[in-house]
Amino acid sequence: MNHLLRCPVCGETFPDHGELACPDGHHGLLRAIYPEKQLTIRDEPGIFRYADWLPVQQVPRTQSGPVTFRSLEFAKEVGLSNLWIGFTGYAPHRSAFVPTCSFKELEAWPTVQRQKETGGGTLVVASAGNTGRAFAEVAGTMNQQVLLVVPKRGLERIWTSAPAENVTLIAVDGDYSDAIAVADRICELPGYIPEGGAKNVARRDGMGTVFLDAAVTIGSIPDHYVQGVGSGTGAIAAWEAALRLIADGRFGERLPRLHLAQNLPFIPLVSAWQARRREIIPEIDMPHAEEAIRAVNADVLTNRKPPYTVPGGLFDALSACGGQMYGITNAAAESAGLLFEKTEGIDPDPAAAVACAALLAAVDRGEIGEDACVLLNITGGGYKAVLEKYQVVPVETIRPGEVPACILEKSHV
Ligand SMILES: Cc1ncc(COP(=O)(O)O)c(C=O)c1O
Repeated sequence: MNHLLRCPVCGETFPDHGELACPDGHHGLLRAIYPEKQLTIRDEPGIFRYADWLPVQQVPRTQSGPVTFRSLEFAKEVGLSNLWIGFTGYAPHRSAFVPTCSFKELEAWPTVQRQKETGGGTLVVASAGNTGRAFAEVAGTMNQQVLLVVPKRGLERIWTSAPAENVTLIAVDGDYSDAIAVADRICELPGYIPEGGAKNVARRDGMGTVFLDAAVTIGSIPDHYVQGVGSGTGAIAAWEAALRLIADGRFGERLPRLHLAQNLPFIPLVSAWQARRREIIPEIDMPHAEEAIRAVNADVLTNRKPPYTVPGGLFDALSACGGQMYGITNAAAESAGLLFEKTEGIDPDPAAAVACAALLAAVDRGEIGEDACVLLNITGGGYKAVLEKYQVVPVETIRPGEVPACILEKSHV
């Protein structure tokens, strides 16, 4: 590997052997340090155009990647003159060919490649649905063993565009946090490797390509960045990408202001940030969590243990740019999502619809001025178009009789 990893706490740098944490035990998100300070765009059809700033050596070929386009019709409805859409999903009219329809596929490509380059084993992924689908697709294409742990509510989202032989799917009772707990226990077994979530530099830098693609297309770092967040990893990734672009020297000197949204009534990040508190206090920030999670439409935005407090995490990202957070009702998200679909011809994921509503709220409250340069991250969408193109294949859940005894002991299948 040409890049290094740096611990945000002790500042030590070291070669990347697939670490998810500082070898000296410090608690913080490692960051990849790339030798190329200026970004050179490679001649690749998808995400690996940005391989200079991805923690991989080899570059698998894929069409999957982010696209950026200027919005005219939706922008007019919102009242903005310089609105750009960063889109990850399936929309041939925008040259967007991500078959699993969300930016989670941008995490999966470099994560699977880095895993192959640094050790192998079975990658264990806990998911509310979209991440699992992305990893199933990429693992199938790249011949990587993956074990997915998904709450029963998310099962119908686990499909691939072609049969995936090397994917094992376990369904658990409860929500995303319960899936994480089961996955953590399975990772205590030899040969099962945690993909690491926000701690994995490949996941963050993969998602950061949305921001890179936008800055390259626009020609500068946008003034504002808008996204629906669950863990906040995508937003941390945008912040880190902006820091690299500032160091590059050709895209401007100012961080974008982050405008991040969650789906009411489950809004722990909104609640903690509005109090400018570094800690999430469950009784204050997510009372009646289970009930609240059941009530949201965008359940991929429900994460009870987001990387918010950790050094290099979301609190630091919001603090660095004077960020803003929004709580969005199901009704507001639905109507903003329909407006986006009507004007841009792409059906957004419910999480992206939350971002559309947050943009409307930010403009309404005067947080974003009408001539500002704005990047709206449509983190998923194009499900209708993908179903016209592919006969998608549901991934079968493993039957209890087929679950290896060692896993059974560790899980609640
Ligand atoms: C479509 C979509 N948008 C947004 C998010 C939130 O991303 P993050 O957990 O990085 O905040 C997710 C998470 O799964 C997602 O699937």
